[in-house]
Amino acid sequence: MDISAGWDLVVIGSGPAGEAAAMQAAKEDLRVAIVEDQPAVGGNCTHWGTIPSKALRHQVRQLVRTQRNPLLRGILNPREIRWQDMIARTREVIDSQVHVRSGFYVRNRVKVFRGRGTITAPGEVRVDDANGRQWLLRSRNILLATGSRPYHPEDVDFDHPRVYDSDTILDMDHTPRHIIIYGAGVIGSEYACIFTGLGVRVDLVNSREHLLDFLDTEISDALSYHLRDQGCTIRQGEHYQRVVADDEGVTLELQSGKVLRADALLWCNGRSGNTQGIGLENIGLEANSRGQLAVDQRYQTEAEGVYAVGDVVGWPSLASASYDQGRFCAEAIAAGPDQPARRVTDVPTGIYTIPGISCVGRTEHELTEARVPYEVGQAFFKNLARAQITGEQVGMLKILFHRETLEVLGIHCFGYQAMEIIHVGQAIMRQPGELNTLRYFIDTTFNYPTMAEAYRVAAINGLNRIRR
Ligand SMILES: Cc1cc2nc3c(=O)[nH]c(=O)nc-3n(C[C@H](O)[C@H](O)[C@H](O)COP(=O)(O)OP(=O)(O)OC[C@H]3O[C@@H](n4cnc5c(N)ncnc54)[C@H](O)[C@@H]3O)c2cc1C
Ligand SMILES: NC(=O)c1ccc[n+]([C@@H]2O[C@H](COP(=O)([O-])OP(=O)(O)OC[C@H]3O[C@@H](n4cnc5c(N)ncnc54)[C@H](O)[C@@H]3O)[C@@H](O)[C@H]2O)c1
Repeated sequence: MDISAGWDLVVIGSGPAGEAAAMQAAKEDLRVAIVEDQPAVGGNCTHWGTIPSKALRHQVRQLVRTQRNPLLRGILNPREIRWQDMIARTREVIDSQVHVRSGFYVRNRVKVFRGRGTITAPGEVRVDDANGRQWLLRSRNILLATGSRPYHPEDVDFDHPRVYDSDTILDMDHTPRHIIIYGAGVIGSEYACIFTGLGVRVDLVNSREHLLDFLDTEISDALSYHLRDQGCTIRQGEHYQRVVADDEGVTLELQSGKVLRADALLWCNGRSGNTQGIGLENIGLEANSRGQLAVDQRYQTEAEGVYAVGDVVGWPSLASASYDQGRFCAEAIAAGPDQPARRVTDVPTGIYTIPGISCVGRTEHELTEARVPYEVGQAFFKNLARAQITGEQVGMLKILFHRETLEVLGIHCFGYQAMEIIHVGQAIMRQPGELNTLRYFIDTTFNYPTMAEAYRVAAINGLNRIRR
């Protein structure tokens, strides 16, 4: 075994959390090594999660737009598009990401060890590569950024070629005519839009009564409407009893007695933290039932000098937040134990359904519960010039603000560019004191015609309501 000592930080996992931590630590002049089990850096985010699902969604959205464009309609039948071809294009995006990200390590002199990392003792990580080579890394600090994987209940046979999760769906070698998606969380809803857009019949099974019930109710209802409108059957409040897969298809038996049958099943019901077999027992740590680790305000676990960020610590389990957690944790390590760490709060939601959804701040339901006197300002995309020009007329922007102070309390948006334009409102919401005001949107001249104009329209709409 080769021994490599003198590291200030050894990071395990090169997803958004590990990469950002490694880069920040290198900028702080720490000696940093990163350990990655996969042949290429980028994490599950790049290879199986965020990047492939967004690349697939983009292709489908272009198809849907083509179908809606009176000049192009009928030229292309979405059913002629093969899943394998969409995956091939997706792999190009993944490769470009890997290329860019690999360069970060070279330029910042962060040593990448390819292999599986295991903590063997405080301050020690053993790396085992696929060829049986071993290294022992000695470091002042260890950061666990091992991410998460799809949760697999024991009674579902994921080895069957017709039963997929969000990782293995990328290896599907045919286009199914009918797919059941079990789990209508963010992943299930996004894939339901991808498959319905391709003309595949979709049964989306939701264990709750409403789709994405953490969202603004109007927006969750709108998503249900649009999914159904695109041909998806949503089955709410259903739980599986049994999954039976055979050579011809998959049968999903539900506790309600319903029986669904399709060519394939995509299981999207939750994720578990990657904490198995990484040597937690050697430093006295234990993960919770979902494989996640508890950390303190400085992202430190209960073991001194061992930190954790990203999906492996649970909420919010987003690539966006993982990058920031990684950076903030590395800053804290470099600053020393007496310095507080920056925390990730107020994370916006960006859901890449078709239409897309994005929100930040509180919902109407939360404000009503908290008895905050708020008012609503709304802009409907169908009335905006930019939306009419682009033909993207589905959607709305809703600003929730305090009736007396005009403080912006929440922004909820769905439709074209929702995930981008949310940041305009988010920037105002982050302003201190009286600078967070609805007035900003009527006192500032925006480009025209743009989707951002929705802020002015919504702000005027809201002010008119309180003047009445
Ligand atoms: C289908 C899907 C779509 C998503 N879409 C979005 C989105 O649109 N926006 C968003 O913000 N988030 C999205 N997410 C969530 C996002 O992908 C995760 O929050 C993010 O990947 C977490 O980053 P991470 O760095 O914690 O870990 P990961 O990206 O999970 O990476 C962890 C890395 O650690 C490595 N590793 C694990 N154990 C070891 C070990 N012992 N030794 C060496 N290496 C190890 C793994 O190989 C992996 O490369 C999506 C997730 C999925 C599944
Ligand atoms: N656009 C985006 O931001 C985006 C897109 C896709 C996924 N993601 C992230 O990926 C994560 C997973 O999404 P999802 O749709 O699979 O699931 P989810 O987190 O919405 O959960 C679906 C259901 O599975 C249950 N569950 C979750 N983990 C479990 C576990 N380990 N054991 C048992 N039950 C469990 C949950 O309670 C829930 O009822 C989410 O945290 C989400 O934020 C984000």
